[in-house]
Amino acid sequence: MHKIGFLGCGNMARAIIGGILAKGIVAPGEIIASARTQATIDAAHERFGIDVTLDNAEACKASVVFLAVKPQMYESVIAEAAPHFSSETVLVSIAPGKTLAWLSDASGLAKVVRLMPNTPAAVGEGMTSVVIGKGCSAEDADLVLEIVDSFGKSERIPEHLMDAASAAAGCSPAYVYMMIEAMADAAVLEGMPRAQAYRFAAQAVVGAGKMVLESGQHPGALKDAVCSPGGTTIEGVRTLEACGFRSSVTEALIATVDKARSL
Ligand SMILES: NC(=O)C1=CN([C@@H]2O[C@H](COP(=O)(O)OP(=O)(O)OC[C@H]3O[C@@H](n4cnc5c(N)ncnc54)[C@H](OP(=O)(O)O)[C@@H]3O)[C@@H](O)[C@H]2O)C=CC1
Ligand SMILES: O=C(O)[C@@H]1CCC=N1
Repeated sequence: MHKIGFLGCGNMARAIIGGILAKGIVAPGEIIASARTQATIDAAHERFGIDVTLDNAEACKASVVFLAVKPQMYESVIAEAAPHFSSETVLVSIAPGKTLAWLSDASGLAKVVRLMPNTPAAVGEGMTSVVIGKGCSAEDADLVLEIVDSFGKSERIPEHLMDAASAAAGCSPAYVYMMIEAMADAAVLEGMPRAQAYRFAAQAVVGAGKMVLESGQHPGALKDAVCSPGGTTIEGVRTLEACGFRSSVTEALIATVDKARSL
């Protein structure tokens, strides 16, 4: 029997599978993924060496089953899958908006888990929020956490914070990529080759993130330390404030929360 199944094998499932296999906590043959199209499952088999199928029922036989389809598909995919689960199946949702109570009702399963991962899981740098349902045993929880921790960091949070966690870590990589793109555009405008500009911008983001995590300093203090008096950086800070940079970021994240609550 497969240890981990994926219903859906798109961007997020592939990021998780890549992270899990890189850490080697399970062998490729212990993972099975289903999708809608032959092209997707062929590509996943070729890239990861995992078992693949167009039949969701096959992936439902795994011990831990990730629901990796869009939230709008959850209802129909769960209805199709439910007869093929066993009472011991641990069902893992990675979608915004779908509560543990909803998942349990829809699937008929007691063992349900909510995760909100992000695509940096693909390089082992994921940040995943975890809510373990009450029907899960300590062993179920350990197994899910072992899987999750193989592709990055994780924190267990109360369920009411899932939308906040989704905004801060699930969606936010998209906005960071946009910022990296914009930073690189400026460097290109000034004559730097494009590939080099991405390296500079991306490493600056990696370094700044690590400073927040490891220095123990407030982000505002770290910002102040970059701004030499009368220097160049403070001119950029002034410009960003005039453009509503911080408010734009906050509003964008709140928009994701509103959307999650509508799903
Ligand atoms: N992308 C991200 O950064 C994150 C995504 N998520 C969550 O992950 C989930 C998937 O999102 P994402 O990977 O981005 O979406 P994608 O569109 O990339 O992937 C969706 C996958 O679902 C498959 N699929 C569609 N219909 C069915 C079906 N009836 N049965 C089985 N598989 C089906 C598709 O198959 P095919 O390829 O053949 O069409 C595709 O492989 C969502 O719930 C999303 O909220 C969570 C955190 C971050
Ligand atoms: O866009 C989405 O809905 C998913 C959830 C978090 C990131 N991507």
